[in-house]
Amino acid sequence: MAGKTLYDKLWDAHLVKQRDDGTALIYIDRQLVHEVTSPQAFEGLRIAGRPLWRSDANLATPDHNVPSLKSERDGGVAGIVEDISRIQVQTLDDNCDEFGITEFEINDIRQGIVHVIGPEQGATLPGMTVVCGDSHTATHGALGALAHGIGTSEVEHALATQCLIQKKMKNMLVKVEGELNPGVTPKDVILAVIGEIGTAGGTGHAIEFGGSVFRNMSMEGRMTVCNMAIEGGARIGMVAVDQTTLDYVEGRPFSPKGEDWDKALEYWNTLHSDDDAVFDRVVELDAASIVPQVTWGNSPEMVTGVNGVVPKPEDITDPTKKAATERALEYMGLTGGMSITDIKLDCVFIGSCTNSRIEDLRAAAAVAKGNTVADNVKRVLVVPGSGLVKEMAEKEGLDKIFLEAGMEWREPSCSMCLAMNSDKLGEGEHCASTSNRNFEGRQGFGGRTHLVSPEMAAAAAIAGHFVDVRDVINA
Ligand SMILES: CC(C)[C@H](C(=O)O)[C@@H](O)C(=O)O
Ligand code: SF4
Repeated sequence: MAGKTLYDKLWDAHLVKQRDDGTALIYIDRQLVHEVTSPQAFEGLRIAGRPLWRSDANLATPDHNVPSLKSERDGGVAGIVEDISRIQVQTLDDNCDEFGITEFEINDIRQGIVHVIGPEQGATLPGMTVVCGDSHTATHGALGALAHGIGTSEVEHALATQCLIQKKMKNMLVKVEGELNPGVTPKDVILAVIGEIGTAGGTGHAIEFGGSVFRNMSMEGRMTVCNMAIEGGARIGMVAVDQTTLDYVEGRPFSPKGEDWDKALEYWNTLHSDDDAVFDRVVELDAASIVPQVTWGNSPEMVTGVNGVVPKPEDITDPTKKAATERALEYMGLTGGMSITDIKLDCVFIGSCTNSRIEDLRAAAAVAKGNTVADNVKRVLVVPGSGLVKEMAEKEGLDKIFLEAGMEWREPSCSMCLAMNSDKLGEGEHCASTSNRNFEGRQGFGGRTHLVSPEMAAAAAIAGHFVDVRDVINA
């Protein structure tokens, strides 16, 4: 019998019951909760008069609807200007009080984007099953956890039973070997992978990211990569546990201590695919061939190198692809054949659960240092992923670097990643964004999103158009 993949091991360890029809009951170790997808779940429990199975398995934080402007947060929840946002955040607070769930409320320093605070707190650990009513839950797979997004009815189910009905996915390995060139980041790696496999490439699969590039990557970088597994069609993204994982997890508030730590290590050290494990699909990329990436269209797979050009629809033979490209270019206000570096920017957003961790902010600050935002760039928002990231960045003086460059330094929120709070992109505006989705209207009605790394975003803010960050750091 062939060995097991990491996914097989995590699945088997949480299997409660396997049915002949392929469905299975899986035990859930941790549920993360935010304000958008939880209200109906709590309402369902209230109506049915059901308590939680294990309130301490849940951890909540508001993120999507919280304003990133300090002035709008000074009054706490009551000060949130948008009615829907205020009600959403208040409802989360009330539900967590009623059901006894730990919540990091709006001005708690531990508050932040749910996918940033889980690992930061040690609330997501290797070997866990982690769910959240949010498609970017795959982020937590970076720790060697089995993590995926769920719908609101499943949120209710997990709250009530700590179990979920699932079907096992197929195993896919995305292998990137070699060394990344300077200026090429984890964000570029995952964008290049999506460019290669397409947004449906991982459908029905759990992706493990393997190879020397991921082994040599920091935990923050691995989180960036796993975060966007869903943009490649896979609900699950994972990286095997190694010393980098253990060093990251050790000493965090929710991490095991003393004897429990030793016991955990014994198990965690088994969390990698066996050498003879068989994957249903393997995709390989050469690290050295990856250049800084920029999306030009309205889907994450519409991506190319910063040294490339916007595709010409007339060069595309596949009629569906051709039509999609025409539509995308029209929405984006771009012409086929133009250089990526000729795309001018109105706005830059550095933040989101993809790229708002300390390492991302350090990278952006290193590029911004001593420079000034270009005149044509009206707004640059730098939004740390959590209050703790913000505090750390301020201790290092990163906030000053951003402010001196003419950028805004905000409070933890999903902010302009999606237009669910006051931070919205204007109609027709081009934004270099470190987030993960460039769908039409994602950052605001008629807004035009270009996905990039934090380094590339900062360099674009300074130049006013896209530039190859490799030239900037070599200059
Ligand atoms: C609001 C939430 C349900 C949604 C998600 O599931 O991902 C959001 O976080 C997003 O990034 O689009
Ligand atoms: S930062 Fe963006 S992608 Fe992440 S959870 Fe918030 S809205 Fe979703």
